[in-house]
Amino acid sequence: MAKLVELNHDDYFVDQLGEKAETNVRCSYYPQCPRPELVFGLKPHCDGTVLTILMVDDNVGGLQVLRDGVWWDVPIIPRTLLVIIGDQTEIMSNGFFKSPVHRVVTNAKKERLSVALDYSVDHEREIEPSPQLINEKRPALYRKVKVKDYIAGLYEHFSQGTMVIDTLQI
Ligand SMILES: O=C(O)CCC(=O)C(=O)O
Ligand SMILES: [Fe+2]
Repeated sequence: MAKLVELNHDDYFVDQLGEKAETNVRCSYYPQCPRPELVFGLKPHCDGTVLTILMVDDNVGGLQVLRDGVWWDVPIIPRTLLVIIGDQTEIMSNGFFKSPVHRVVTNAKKERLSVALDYSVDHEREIEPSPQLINEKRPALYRKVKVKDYIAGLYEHFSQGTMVIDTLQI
């Protein structure tokens, strides 16, 4: 990833993780829902992580991603892991990598399972756009933030349906 944005340090993002980087697993069970038009499995959000690695159900779709105001179904590709870029990578890459807004819709006939493995920078560290990705043409898009504060904001914003990354925009 560092190579893609032409950072001269290949391990830049890995090195930002710090000694106490966190890994969390989230197993989600979405029961069948008689009124899918009324109930989300998981409401729209961005992952507040560096990366999320997602193992989605091979038989039931439901994950959707927002692009240009349109919700797109993420196709099921059996035995495939999906990588979702998280907010922490969007911030550190100064917006070169985007953390997509996504959601899960429910299914009237079938239940669904997913397992998400997410990686976060050490909560005691601060993150900010890499100085190498800031210049006159592209100034810093996000303010520096302590990861612990960012994560705390995530839950608050999720409950209100807003995006915490928007509060850091310069
Ligand atoms: O269940 C899914 O496919 C997505 C789960 C998800 O977005 C999450 O756990 O953050
Ligand atoms: Fe997510």
